Amino acid sequence: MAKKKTRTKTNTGKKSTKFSFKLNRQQKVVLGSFLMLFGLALSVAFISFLFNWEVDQSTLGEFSNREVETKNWLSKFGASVSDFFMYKGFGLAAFILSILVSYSGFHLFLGVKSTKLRESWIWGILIMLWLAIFFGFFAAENPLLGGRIGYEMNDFLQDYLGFFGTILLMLFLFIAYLSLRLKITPELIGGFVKSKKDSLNKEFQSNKEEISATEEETDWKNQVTPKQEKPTEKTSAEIKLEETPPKKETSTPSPKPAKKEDSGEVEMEVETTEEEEIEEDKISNKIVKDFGEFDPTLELSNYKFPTLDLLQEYGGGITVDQEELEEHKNRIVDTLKNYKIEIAQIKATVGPTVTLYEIVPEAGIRISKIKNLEDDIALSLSALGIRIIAPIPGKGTIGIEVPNKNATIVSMRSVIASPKFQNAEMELPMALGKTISNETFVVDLAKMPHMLMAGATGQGKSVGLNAILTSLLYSKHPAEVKFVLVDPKKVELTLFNKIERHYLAKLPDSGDAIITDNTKVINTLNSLCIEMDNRYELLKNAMVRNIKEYNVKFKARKLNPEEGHKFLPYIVLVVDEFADLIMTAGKEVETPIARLAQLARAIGIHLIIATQRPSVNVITGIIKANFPARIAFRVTSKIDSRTILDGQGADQLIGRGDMLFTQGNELRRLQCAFVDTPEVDKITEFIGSQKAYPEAHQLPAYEADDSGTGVDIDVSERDKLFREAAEVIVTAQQGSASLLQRKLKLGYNRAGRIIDQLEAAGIVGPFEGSKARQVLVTDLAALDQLLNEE
Ligand SMILES: Nc1ncnc2c1ncn2[C@@H]1O[C@H](COP(=O)(O)OP(=O)(O)OP(=O)(O)O)[C@@H](O)[C@H]1O
Repeated sequence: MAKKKTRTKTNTGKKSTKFSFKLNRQQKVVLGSFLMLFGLALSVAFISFLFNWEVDQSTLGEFSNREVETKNWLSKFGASVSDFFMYKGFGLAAFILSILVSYSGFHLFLGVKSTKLRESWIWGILIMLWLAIFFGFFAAENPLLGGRIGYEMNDFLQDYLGFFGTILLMLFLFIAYLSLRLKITPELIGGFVKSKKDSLNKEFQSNKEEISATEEETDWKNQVTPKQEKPTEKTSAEIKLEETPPKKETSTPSPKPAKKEDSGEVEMEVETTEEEEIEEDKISNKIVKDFGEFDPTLELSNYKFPTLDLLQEYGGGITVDQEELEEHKNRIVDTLKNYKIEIAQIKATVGPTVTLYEIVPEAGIRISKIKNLEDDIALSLSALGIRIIAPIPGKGTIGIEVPNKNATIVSMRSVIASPKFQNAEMELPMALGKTISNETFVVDLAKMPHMLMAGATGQGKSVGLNAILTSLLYSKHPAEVKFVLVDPKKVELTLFNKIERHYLAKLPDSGDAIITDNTKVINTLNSLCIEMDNRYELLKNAMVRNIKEYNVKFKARKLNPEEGHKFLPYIVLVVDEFADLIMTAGKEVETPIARLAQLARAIGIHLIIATQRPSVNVITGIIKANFPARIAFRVTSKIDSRTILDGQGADQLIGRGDMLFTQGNELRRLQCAFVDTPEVDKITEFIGSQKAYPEAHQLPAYEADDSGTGVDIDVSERDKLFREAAEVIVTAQQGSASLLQRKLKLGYNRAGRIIDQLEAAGIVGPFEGSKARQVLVTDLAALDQLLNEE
């Protein structure tokens, strides 16, 4: 038997691999349909053979004689094949063969992979043999049941195992089949029986209830309509009631409790949430499929970015003056030798404005010793702007930066054209200039997230700001970034007026977009704070953490514009002279600036603040703490350098765009890219002449509380610092706005407003020209009384 098993196994195996790998699809369809129909024909022949086998028995030898008729539905072919497979073969079990043939045909026809097919054949043939042997026991009653093979094999087994032994063997094979093939175990049977029992009990119980309910109902009906003779209807009602409830019962409890008892798990809620997410995605995917991703640049789709030829090329690249290098090297080595510092190695890197000499001192030399020689080296080289970096971070060397005799201008054109800028994958790329090793230096403003810039007059701040703005104009579409420009000097940024309707943002109904007036600055800053709050609300509703994620989600049409969602451009606030602002408006400017600096990074508002005077009363602690990125052009004192950079260095720069940049870590010396006013003019002209938005980007309206100077000011409209101000005035007995400005660190406007309110409250007298107002309350106790009586 074992031999037979393996033989059949390999045969079928070969068959299936042949079919599945060597036939093309069409051939498979043909062969598949043939096998399906052939299997069907076998079944028909076998069924017919069951009834006619005795009659057709005599005709079998006369296959070639056409005169002889057979009763089989498939005539001679059917009779012969059936005789072969059933009578001489496996008896009733031959049906399995026909089923296997049809099944294989079905597989081929549909092109289904045939891994399971081979298994089916193996198990099918085993069952066939088992059945044939089993029916072999009844060969005496009907030889067709087990066929000749079945009978012979049964006989064979009985010769060796006896009748009882054969039955035991058959039983064993049956159990093995149940366990291996159908995976039926005693536990499974036990569980099934138990659940069946339970469900039957429940069914029985509910049927009982239903029946009693129907009996009651029908009794009641009979009472209400006693005349209706409804014996048949009553039974039909009963039948209905009996039939439907069990259905309900079986549909809910019967299959599930069986499972519950096995596993005890319920997993309904998880599925529902998943479905919802998919639905949402589907909708947005569908919109994206129909209309494509949202394109914020669509409104100005023909917008052309400024071209490179608008920028000027300044001279060639860096020229290396060998003589100068040699001379500097010798002087450095000699100076150090004078102080008994031996050098093991020296290397020069020529940058646009300075050359970096990297020296490796002999072993045992203290670094601080070289650092202390800064002035001596400067003296021996007779050059300004020498900076010693000891050691150079990340390298085991000491750097001495010596200015070149002939500085090279780093043109904006060269940095914009550089692959570093062109390929920068940044949100707000800024090409600041070139490093000492002549590499273009590009940073992302969005990552900074705010920048402070300081430098004495004429050292290159305005050029630096222009370089930053130019970088953004060359890399960002008008839909992606908006500038809020504050220019108290009134001249530096006016050129950008031309691009008002492309790139600038302003308050509604506020004339010029470039802000030169200090009161307007306060309103704009407060408006930006409102914008910030609005944006945070949008981000919260969209369940994202920052503007980048928000815009990605919006572009993928996952946010509904009807719910207030819109594409959010970055907003860059540039203040050209911060010192001036702080001096005139004080806290009124500092507070919103600090608030924006603290919170605005996630929602895409970035600040760039420049100042001539980096003193501590301009760059206060709170401002400094929130501006991690700093640019220092040359400043006049070490103190200023320390204020802006938290260290020395800015006072040793050589000016004209020579700068130090830090982002909270190491200092980098850069040569700022130079962009001249005519170039900026050309760029803004180029952009300004193109189709623009109907108006500048509108910031939210801010209601400033400059409610006039009328004497009848409402108590509820008083300034928050009103009481404090009154106390200051009464204590000093001097009714002047400048006193309030100084004591309470207020801007002029606010102090003036408070004075008006004090006048309205009867604390100070009316305006008296250049003289301070008269104070009408003599002391704090009187003030208290006055204010409490109100
Ligand atoms: N990167 C640079 N490369 C070459 N020259 C520069 C560079 N930056 C500035 N300069 C020179 O320095 C001059 C003054 O620069 P800029 O107007 O930017 O100074 P500033 O710091 O803005 O001065 P102020 O504060 O008075 O406005 C420029 O006209 C230019 O000649």
